[in-house]
Amino acid sequence: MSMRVVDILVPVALDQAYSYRVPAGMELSPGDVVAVPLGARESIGVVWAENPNPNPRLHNRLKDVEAKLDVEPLKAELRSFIDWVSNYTLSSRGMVLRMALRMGDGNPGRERVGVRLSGPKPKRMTPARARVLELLADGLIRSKSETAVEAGVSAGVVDGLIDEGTLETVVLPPEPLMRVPDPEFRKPEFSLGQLAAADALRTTVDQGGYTVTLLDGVTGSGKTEVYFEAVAENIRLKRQTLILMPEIALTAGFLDRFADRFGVRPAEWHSQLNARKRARTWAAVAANEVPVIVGARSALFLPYADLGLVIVDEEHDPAYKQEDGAHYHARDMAVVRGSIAKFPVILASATPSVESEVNARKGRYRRLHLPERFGGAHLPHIEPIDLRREGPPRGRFISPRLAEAVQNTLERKEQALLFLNRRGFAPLTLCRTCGFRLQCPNCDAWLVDHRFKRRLVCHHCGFNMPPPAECPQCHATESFAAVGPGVERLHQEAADLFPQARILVLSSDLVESVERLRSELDDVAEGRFDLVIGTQLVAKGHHFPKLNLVGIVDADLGLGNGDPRAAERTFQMLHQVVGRAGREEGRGVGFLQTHQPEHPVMQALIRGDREAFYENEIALREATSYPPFGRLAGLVVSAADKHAAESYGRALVGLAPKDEQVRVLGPAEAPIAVMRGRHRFRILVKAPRAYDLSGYLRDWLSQAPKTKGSLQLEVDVDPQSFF
Ligand SMILES: Nc1ncnc2c1ncn2[C@@H]1O[C@H](COP(=O)(O)OP(=O)(O)OP(=O)(O)O)[C@@H](O)[C@H]1O
Ligand SMILES: [Zn+2]
Repeated sequence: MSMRVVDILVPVALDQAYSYRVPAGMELSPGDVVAVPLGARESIGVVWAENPNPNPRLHNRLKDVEAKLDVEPLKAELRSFIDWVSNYTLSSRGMVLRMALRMGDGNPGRERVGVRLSGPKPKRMTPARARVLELLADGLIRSKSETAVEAGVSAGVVDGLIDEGTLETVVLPPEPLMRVPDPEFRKPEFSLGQLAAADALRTTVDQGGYTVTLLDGVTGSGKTEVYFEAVAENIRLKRQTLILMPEIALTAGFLDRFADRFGVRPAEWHSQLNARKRARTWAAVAANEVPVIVGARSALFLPYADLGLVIVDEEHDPAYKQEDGAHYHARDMAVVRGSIAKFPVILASATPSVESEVNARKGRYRRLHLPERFGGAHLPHIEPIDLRREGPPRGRFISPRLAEAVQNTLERKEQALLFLNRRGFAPLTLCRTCGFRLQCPNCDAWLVDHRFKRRLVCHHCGFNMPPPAECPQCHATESFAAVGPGVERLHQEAADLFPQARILVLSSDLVESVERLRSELDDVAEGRFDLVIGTQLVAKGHHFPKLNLVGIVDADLGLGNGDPRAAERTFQMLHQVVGRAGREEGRGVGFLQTHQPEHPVMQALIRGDREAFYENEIALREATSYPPFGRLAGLVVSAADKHAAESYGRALVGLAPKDEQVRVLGPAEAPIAVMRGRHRFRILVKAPRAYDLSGYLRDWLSQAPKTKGSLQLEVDVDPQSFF
C-alpha cells in the first residue's frame, strides 16, 4: 500500500521541515495547518511540501499527522515569503513561521448569545423583570449583555428569565471585526500637487503588479490623505490593504482620520492586542473579512486572503527594524512581500531613509513629490541656539532665548513642544563626595533616575531599585547629584519657568496603556495642554493644530556615538520633530540648542536644505562603501564569561571563508560591553552591494563550532544598531 508523506514545518527554532505520514482518509495540501507530535509534545505545524520520495528506511519511524486544524491554509505566497525572510536574515524558518502563526489559541472567543421573548410571562414579576419584558416586547433579538444594559438590570435577571422559559437564547453571528469601508465616504478636495500624486497612486493600484513608490512629501503636505486614495482604489478592487506604522502611538489620530475618510475604523494589529482580539483578527484577515489593517511590523506576517497593497508610513523609522528573534527590517520585507505576491508598495516619508532616497535617485523606485504643506501653511523656520555662547544657567537646560520664545508662544495661546530624547529625570547619578556612579549590576550602563516612579532603572535590562539612602562606596548621605537632563527634569525646570502652563510629559515609560496614550495625544491636539515635553514618542507623524514652537533641548544627543547612521538618524528625527510646528495657523518655528551649529546636519536643518544633507551623506556612504553602496552584517557573540565570548569570536573569525570581496572585522568588544550579565563581542562583515551576503554567512556559520553553555551568537543582516 502506498503511503503518503508530507514535510511539515513547526514553529520552533529549526530550519528544516520534518516528514510525517498522512493517515488514511485525511486530505492534506501544502499550507494546511495541522497538529503533529513533536518529541513528547504536540505542536502546531504547517504542511510545507509533499514528499513523494521519503527515505524508505525512515518509514517505520515516521509519525502520523494528528489532525488537520480548522483554520485557513497559509497561501503559497506567504510560505514563499517565510522562506525568503528566513533565507535572507538567517533566522530559522521555524522562527519566521512562528511570526505567521500568532493566532492566539486559535479560538476566536466565546459565542455571542442573543435572547428574545418566546415563552409565557414568569410566575414572579419584579420591576427589573418587567423592564426586560418591555424592552423585548418588539420581538427583536438582542445580545444578552445589550439587553441587561438597556433594561438597566443585572445579567442575573436575564438569566433568570431564560431559566423560566420566558426568554429563549439564540446564537448570534460574530460581530464583524470591521465593516466595509466606503471609498466614496468623504473625498477631500486636493491641491493640484496632491491631486497629481493621488491620481498616480490610484493608477498604480488599478494596474496592479509589483512597483515601489516613494511618496516623498514635506511634513504636513498631506501624505496620508494622498495615499488614502490608493487605499480607496484597492477597496474598490475588493482587495486587502496593509498600512504599516512604526509605533502604536502614531495610530491614535490615524484611526479617526481613516474613519473620517472611509466611514469606519480599520482593524488593528500590534503587540498590545489581547489574545481574543488577536485570534479574531488573525482569522478574519485569513477569511478576507478585513479590508484594511493598520499594524506594526509583525502585521507583515498575517495570512492575508488577498493582499493587494502595502503602505509603509514613516518608512525611514528605525522602529521598523526588529532587533530580537528574527532580525528583519519591515520596510524592506514589505517590498519583498510585494515582489513575491506582485502588488504595489508605497513608502511614505518627509525624510526618506538614505536607502530609499538612493533607490529613488537611481530610478529603482518611482518618486512622487509633495513639496508644499497643505493649505498654504509654511514649513517652520529653524534657528540655532549656540550653547557655547548663549547656554542656560548652570544646572539648567533651557537657554534664556528658548525660554523667552516659549513664553511668547504661551502668551499667544499657542502650544509649544520641548523635545529631549531621554527618558527619566537624569541619565547619571553620582556621589558628590567620592565620585561613585550608580551602575547597573548586569550591564555596562548607568542607572537612570526615574523620579515619577521613584526608581533607578537600567534601560538595557530593566533592572531597577529604589534610590539608595547612602552612597554604596563612601556611605555619605544626601550626597547624590543628578547629572544631565531627562524629560522629567526638564518638566521640573519648565514648571518653574512657566508656572501657568498646563504641562504634559510624554515618554514611553510613562505610558500606562494604549488607550491612555491615545487620550493624551487627543488632549494635546484639542489644546488641553499648553506645553508638551516629550521623547521621540511625540517626534513623528502627529498633527497638533495649535503647536507652533518646537525647542530641541539637546540637538547633539544622537551625534558622535560611533554609529554609522548617527547623522541620518539625527537629521530625520530633528527634522520630524520640528515638522510638528506650524501645521495650521500661525508661523511655526524651531530652535536647535547645539554645541556645534556648524555641523553639516545642523546646517542642513537650519537652512532647510534637505538636499544638502542627502548629498553629503550619500557621498560619504559611497566613499566608504557603507549601505546602500555596500552591505553589512553584524555578528554578536555573547557569554556569561568574557573569555569564552572572546575566544569563540576569534575562532569564528578564523573560520570565515576567504573571499576577496568580503572583509571581516573584529571581534571587538561591543560599545556596551556587558548587557544582562553577558559579555559581548562584535564582528562586522562588509561586502559589495550586489554580493550574496546571506549565502556567505550561511556557508561560514555552517562551519561554526556549536555554541555551548551560555554562549550565544546573534546574526544581524543589514544592521541598524551597532551598540
Ligand atoms: N486635501 C486636503 N484636504 C483637507 N485637509 C487636508 C488635505 N491634505 C492634508 N490635509 C490636512 O493637513 C494636515 C497634514 O496632513 P498629513 O498629516 O497627512 O501630513 P503628512 O504629510 O503626513 O505630514 P507628516 O510627514 O508630518 O506626518 C492634516 O490635518 C490633514 O488632514
Ligand atoms: Zn542593566
